[in-house]
Amino acid sequence: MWRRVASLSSFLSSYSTSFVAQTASRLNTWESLTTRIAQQANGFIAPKEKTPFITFVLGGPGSGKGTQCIKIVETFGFTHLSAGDLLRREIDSNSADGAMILNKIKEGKIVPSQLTVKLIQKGMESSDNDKFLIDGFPRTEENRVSFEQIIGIEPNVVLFFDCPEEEMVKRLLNRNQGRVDDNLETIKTRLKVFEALSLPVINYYSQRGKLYTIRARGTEDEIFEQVRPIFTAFEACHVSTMILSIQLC
Ligand SMILES: Nc1ncnc2c1ncn2[C@@H]1O[C@H](COP(=O)(O)OP(=O)(O)OP(=O)(O)O)[C@@H](O)[C@H]1O
Ligand SMILES: Nc1ccn([C@@H]2O[C@H](COP(=O)(O)O)[C@@H](O)[C@H]2O)c(=O)n1
Ligand SMILES: [Mg+2]
Repeated sequence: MWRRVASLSSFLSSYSTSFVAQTASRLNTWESLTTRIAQQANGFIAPKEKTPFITFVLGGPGSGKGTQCIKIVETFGFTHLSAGDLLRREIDSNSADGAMILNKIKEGKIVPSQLTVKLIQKGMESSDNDKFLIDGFPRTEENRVSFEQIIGIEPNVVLFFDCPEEEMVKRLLNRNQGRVDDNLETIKTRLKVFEALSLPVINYYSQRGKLYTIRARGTEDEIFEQVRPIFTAFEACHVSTMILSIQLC
């Protein structure tokens, strides 16, 4: 379960603007942090629940989000929750919302946020991990706000796979996974939805200094080499914090 007693990484994750600023902030707040660790160790402060490390993975249809998520999972041990996969599973399970979800996906439109967020929440709660890649979400401002209201946590990192439209279309038409939305008509709608509804969310996170833009053209491995340093840096920060915590005990 991700709702566990706090470790140091949980309250570190709440000091955030851009990654550089985050790192600097973490170093600058060392002193108050160490005081707090010492207090916690002495039982002065009741430990708070552990906040998971959340990465939102955004990008247009076919930009390679799912492909890169597999690599991030293999290398950094995240749990991958793809909003699209969760919705497709809901259709396959013959749930009451299945028909409505299928229609939305066929049309390339967005499913009501509450439903998607509840599926993500279930995925998080049934995992032992505390590091999540939430792929294809938030697709709209409504998605974003709904996540904040229901889950009550902000992402630590937002990845944006920035890929030219013609490349995305080519990839989708060659995907061959039998998806009902991999046809030219639906792809056109999905691209419009991306531009009108998803780009504002990407801009929102850019303004908050959380966005990491990846140039999503080239081989899968070349693209992953842009992703790797982002998580390596977070990992290094986490390890040094743990060392400090051990030294204080
Ligand atoms: N760098 C790449 N070069 C060429 N093809 C790629 C690359 N990355 C992914 N692909 C292929 O492009 C297709 C779409 O990739 P993927 O499913 O990862 O995209 P996505 O962003 O998750 O799309 P969607 O939003 O539709 O779920 C897949 O067939 C995948 O194998
Ligand atoms: N936040 C989301 C994510 C997805 N959908 C619907 O699922 C379709 C497929 O999503 P992929 O991420 O697998 O491409 C998408 O076109 C939407 O219809 C959604 O509604 N909300
Ligand atoms: Mg995908």
